[in-house]
Amino acid sequence: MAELVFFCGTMDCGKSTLALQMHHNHTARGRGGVLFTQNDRAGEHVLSSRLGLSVPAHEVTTGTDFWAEVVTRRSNGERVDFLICDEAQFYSAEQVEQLGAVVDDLAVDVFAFGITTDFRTRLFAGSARLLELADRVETLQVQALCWCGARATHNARTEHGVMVVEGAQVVVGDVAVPADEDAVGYEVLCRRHHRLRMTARTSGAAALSPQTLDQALLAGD
Ligand SMILES: Nc1ncnc2c1ncn2[C@@H]1O[C@H](COP(=O)(O)OP(=O)(O)O)[C@@H](O)[C@H]1O
Ligand SMILES: Cc1cn([C@H]2C[C@H](O)[C@@H](COP(=O)(O)O)O2)c(=O)[nH]c1=O
Repeated sequence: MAELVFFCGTMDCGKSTLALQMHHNHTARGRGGVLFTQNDRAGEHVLSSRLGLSVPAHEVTTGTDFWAEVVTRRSNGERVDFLICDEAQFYSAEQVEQLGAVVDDLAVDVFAFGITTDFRTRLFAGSARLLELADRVETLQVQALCWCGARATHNARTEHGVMVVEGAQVVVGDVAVPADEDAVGYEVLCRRHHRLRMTARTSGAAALSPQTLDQALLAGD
């Protein structure tokens, strides 16, 4: 039975790496797969992992129809057994519904990867529909960590290292943007520090020695 699986987690927890690994493993066993992504940090038509691997991928746009994508490929003699769908939080609810139909009616496995919530802790449209429709939701095992050492569960948007709560939902960016750069950055935080809007920079953690940080962790600060 084909499946719609949603692999989710915070930014920087290894989703794109896993997407590339799954593509590699399934392809190595002779299955035909198609890679899709949208708004990858490395640019259009590419799926990139922070571990250094980048591969060409089909860019999802508002006009993408996944049903038509699979049917057209198969009509042209291409083997399509599975789809890898990275940055799936950016897909529309309708596109996620198409992915469900591709699984049910065309027996294609769909492996979708994405963050669930935005910098204001609200679900993205694509992620909301995936949570509603997926056969399985898998939270990535590799945990990104908050500056305090706790498991990071939320994505903060930063400007010069300071958390911001106003702005467009979609702004492509990366974690670990140096505080002296003007670019919008992101930082993963535990819920408590997201709620308190306390980033590594505003907490002063960036300046703490490892020993002091260990003591702060034990004290629950
Ligand atoms: N230099 C490095 N050495 C080892 N692992 C790294 C390195 N840089 C990044 N990583 C790993 O890559 C993960 C980010 O992978 P990536 O697939 O780009 O994340 P995501 O798609 O979830 O944003 C990090 O959590 C970390 O485990
Ligand atoms: C929280 C948040 C993130 N984004 C963007 C930033 C990145 O370009 C991607 C996430 O990519 P990753 O591979 O998971 O690191 O999403 C955004 O546009 N809006 C947000 O609120």
